[in-house]
Amino acid sequence: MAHDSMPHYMAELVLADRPVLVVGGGRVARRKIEGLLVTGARVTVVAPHLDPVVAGWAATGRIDHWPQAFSILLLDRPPRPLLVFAATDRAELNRSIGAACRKHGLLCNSADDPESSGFLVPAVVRRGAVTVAVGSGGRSPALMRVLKERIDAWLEPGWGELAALFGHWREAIQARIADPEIRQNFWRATAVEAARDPEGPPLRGDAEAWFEARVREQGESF
Ligand SMILES: C[C@@]1(CC(=O)O)C2=NC(=C\c3[nH]c(c(CCC(=O)O)c3CC(=O)O)Cc3[nH]c(c(CC(=O)O)c3CCC(=O)O)/C=C3\N/C(=C\2)[C@@H](CCC(=O)O)[C@]3(C)CC(=O)O)/[C@H]1CCC(=O)O
Ligand SMILES: NC(=O)c1ccc[n+]([C@@H]2O[C@H](COP(=O)([O-])OP(=O)(O)OC[C@H]3O[C@@H](n4cnc5c(N)ncnc54)[C@H](O)[C@@H]3O)[C@@H](O)[C@H]2O)c1
Repeated sequence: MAHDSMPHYMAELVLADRPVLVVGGGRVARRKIEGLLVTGARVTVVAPHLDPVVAGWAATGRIDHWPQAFSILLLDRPPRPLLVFAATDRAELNRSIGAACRKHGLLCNSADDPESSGFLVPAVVRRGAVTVAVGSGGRSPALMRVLKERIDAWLEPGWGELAALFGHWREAIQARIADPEIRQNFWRATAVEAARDPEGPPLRGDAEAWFEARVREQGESF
């Protein structure tokens, strides 16, 4: 069975303080590193030459730089990476990095070879802690960029704040509504209510009163 006929598993990786190795330091590596830096990942770049922006990150200590050609031995050099990006301009090298990672049990993203990649990078839109990610299974990054821009133009800014507010209330609601099923119904109904206007009452008004009213209303209908 061809791998690319299988759907991919979308996940939110927690990369803070986790070592990530990026092989190649050009334009494409720069975009991947940009996405990694916001997560707090510990990025090491191995490449003989760096894009000027990547060189700036190395100079200021935001990333580590090993100024050399890739060698398989580097996969075992501390800090041993959790993930690897193969983003050199040499297709054969990217492929052999992918194969070595597979042997090492490491997930590798290959910038020019979706078929052999262990994971693909989606196009991402963020509103605070809320992330919308789109991927085409490697079929068309250009199309994913356009789709991302469309979502970005459409998605209300309030979603991030709303998620923060709901997150803040989780513990209190857990204490107030002991029954897990009733609690789940509460959160579902409350989310539907809030989503009617993501810039609306819970953010503009008194959030505490709003949640209290929801608990009362929902309590009656349970
Ligand atoms: C989403 C995004 C995330 C990111 O990289 O940050 C991303 N590529 C982006 C942009 C983009 N990349 C390319 C173009 C030029 C137009 C075009 O070729 O279509 C544009 C558009 C542009 O720049 O406008 C060229 C390209 N990309 C890949 C190949 C190799 C191949 O497909 O064989 C080639 C051909 C190179 C050549 O021909 O020389 C491969 C991959 N690119 C992926 C992700 C993965 C699949 C995601 C999916 O579709 O599921 C995958 C498989 C591996 C990976 O990199 O993870 C980012 C969105 C930008 C944004 O967010 O604004
Ligand atoms: N995935 C994507 O989104 C995407 C988009 C466009 C292009 N690409 C592909 O990505 C690849 C990289 O493109 P680019 O524009 O960043 O290239 P680039 O020329 O800007 O950078 C290439 C980098 O690879 C490094 N390199 C070369 N040989 C090396 C070695 N032996 N060991 C370690 N590093 C080495 C160079 O020093 C340089 O830093 C190309 O194959 C291109 O087809 C992917």
